[in-house]
Amino acid sequence: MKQAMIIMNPSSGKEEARQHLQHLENVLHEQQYKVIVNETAKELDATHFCAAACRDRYDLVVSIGGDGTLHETINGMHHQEHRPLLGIIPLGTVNDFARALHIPLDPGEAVRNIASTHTKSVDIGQLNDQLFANVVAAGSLAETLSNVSSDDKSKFGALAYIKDGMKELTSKSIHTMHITYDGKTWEGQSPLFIAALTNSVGGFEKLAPQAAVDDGLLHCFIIKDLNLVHTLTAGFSLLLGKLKNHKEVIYFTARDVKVTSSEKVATNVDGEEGTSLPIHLQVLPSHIKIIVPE
Ligand SMILES: Nc1ncnc2c1ncn2[C@@H]1O[C@H](COP(=O)(O)OP(=O)(O)OP(=O)(O)O)[C@@H](O)[C@H]1O
Repeated sequence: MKQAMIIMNPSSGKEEARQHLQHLENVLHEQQYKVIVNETAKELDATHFCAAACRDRYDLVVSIGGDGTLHETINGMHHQEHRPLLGIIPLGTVNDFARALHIPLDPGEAVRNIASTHTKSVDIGQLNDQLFANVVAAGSLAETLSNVSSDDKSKFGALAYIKDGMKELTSKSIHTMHITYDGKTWEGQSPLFIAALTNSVGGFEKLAPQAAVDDGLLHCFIIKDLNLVHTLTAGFSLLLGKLKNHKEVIYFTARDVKVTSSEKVATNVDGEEGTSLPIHLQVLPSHIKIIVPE
């Protein structure tokens, strides 16, 4: 019999994971899976559960939670010889990875989608010695992104980031960053560097409309020293999917990127606070297989 592990964060989003559990177990039983359920209680639980599923050669892991839970689950697959098929039930407020893969954002529909026979191998990012599913941001604005409240994300969606970002630019210093990518270099002041694997970042599905989940590339944006007016217009460019054309933005794609600074600069990794610079980013092409809609 096939083995499936459900990794469930009961605190994600509106705390509704448990309501969907029975339905999810039923769908998996119909697919002839033997199911075990692991509930997370704290940071890194999802990583440890998923690492155990890899070691025990599970066929499937289903992550039920927000982007933070998914990020931790994927990290359990790091350095593993066997990586199970991954199912995603998005319950967070942003759910970028699910958006990029067209996985239904309605949890009930996402549970039904677990019976889909379609899968897609997607690129995964490596940051120093951890993995990321979707995006890394660095700079003074990255710190703000980590602090956007769940309430604001629910109320304003992706615009919560612009609201807090504008506040931030009027109040905080901008750091000098040194960015090396595929043999080229850029050095200058920037409030925000973004490296995205998919088109959806912070709920903006048009940040990098050209990014495909399996193109083997990091889609990178260096936002140059912006004043408030530029921030506003960059915000509109972002909503229109044209951020890369904004005159205060440098856009490039790369497979290998290093970002350093002589100052202490924060990062945000898959929506959560990450390690400070320096960071070394690489792409692991088509690294994890995900269940996607038919
Ligand atoms: N039982 C728990 N109670 C509180 N926090 C938990 C629990 N289990 C795991 N966590 C932590 O909660 C973090 C955030 O979870 P997740 O991103 O899934 O939900 P969310 O914050 O509601 O979603 P979003 O980031 O989209 O708003 C995880 O990274 C994990 O470290």
